[in-house]
Amino acid sequence: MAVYTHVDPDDLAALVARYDIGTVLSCKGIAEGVENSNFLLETTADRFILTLYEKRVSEGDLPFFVDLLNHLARRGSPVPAMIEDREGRTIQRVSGRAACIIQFLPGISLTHPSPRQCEAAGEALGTMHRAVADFTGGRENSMGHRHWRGVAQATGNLDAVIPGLQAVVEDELAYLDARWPSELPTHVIHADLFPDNVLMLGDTVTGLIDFYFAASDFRAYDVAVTHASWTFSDDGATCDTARASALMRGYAKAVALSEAETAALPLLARGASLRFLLTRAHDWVHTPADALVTRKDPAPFLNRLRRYRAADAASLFAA
Ligand SMILES: Nc1ncnc2c1ncn2[C@@H]1O[C@H](COP(=O)(O)OP(=O)(O)O)[C@@H](O)[C@H]1O
Ligand SMILES: N[C@@H](CCOP(=O)(O)O)C(=O)O
Repeated sequence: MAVYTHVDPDDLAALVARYDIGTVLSCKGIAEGVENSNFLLETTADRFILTLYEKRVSEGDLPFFVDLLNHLARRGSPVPAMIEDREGRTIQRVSGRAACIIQFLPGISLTHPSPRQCEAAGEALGTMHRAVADFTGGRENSMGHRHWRGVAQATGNLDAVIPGLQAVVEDELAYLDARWPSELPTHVIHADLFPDNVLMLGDTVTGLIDFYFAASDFRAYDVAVTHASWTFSDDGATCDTARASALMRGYAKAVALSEAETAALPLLARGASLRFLLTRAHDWVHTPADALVTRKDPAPFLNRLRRYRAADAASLFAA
């Protein structure tokens, strides 16, 4: 359960009183997620998500996320609205944290998506990329390639997380530093479109959520993150090629990647695997003992990294 910060009932009532959303009926911590504190807030009017922003989200970036979600909603993307209070404010302070009340979207996060659901997710990613292409805002990717070494250093002894990890990470950082592209098509990307950030009913995408890593980066890197998170076995050792080709087919319905982007996908997927391996390793060591959160296992992303390093990795991206 991701609840790092608790909300006093009186503070909650005072917060909700600033909005035209009725009065509080209940507010329960949400089991999923690791980054922020999330609550399912039920009022006499409707249900909402209350998010208190924690560790990796800077308060100064929140206006960017609000603008991005407004832009995507105007373009018809299924993203949640940040609810405005009576004075037009979306960003509040609760229990010493920046906080927002967010529209609740229907749908379920999948744990084992079918090829058809991967295709729908790929198409939703591509459609979102088309919608964001004329968004004028931008944000440096604070979890992008240039920051991975810092995450590794801040973790401490990587070998204490997985024996031998230090050497693998140093080797991979050197490899990626020498080859990371500089010229691929770039716009704001989601950068964390894991299955738990896509809500679905059957084979239909009903919501894209959790844009708090959204930043300016290669659109093909977003494809690589989505590929890495949607198409592997739980242990990360095996890529399901039916799911992978369905994902790529779905994306291609909306966006045609260039030859250079397609050629870069195995490298970008190595980077994506390293990014989540490192942040998970960091959180494995540094998550506060009293936080109500289930830490995510870094090992499946080491296995993905190994798979993307293999000589035939390009074949995993065939549509
Ligand atoms: N707008 C929303 N509508 C419905 N459920 C949501 C919404 N936002 C978040 N959730 C639920 O809360 C969970 C955690 O949210 P998420 O933003 O992924 O948290 P974190 O940023 O901490 O990882 C999601 O997996 C989903 O179940
Ligand atoms: N998706 C990342 C961690 C970020 O958590 P999320 O719940 O916000 O997606 C991972 O799985 O490591």
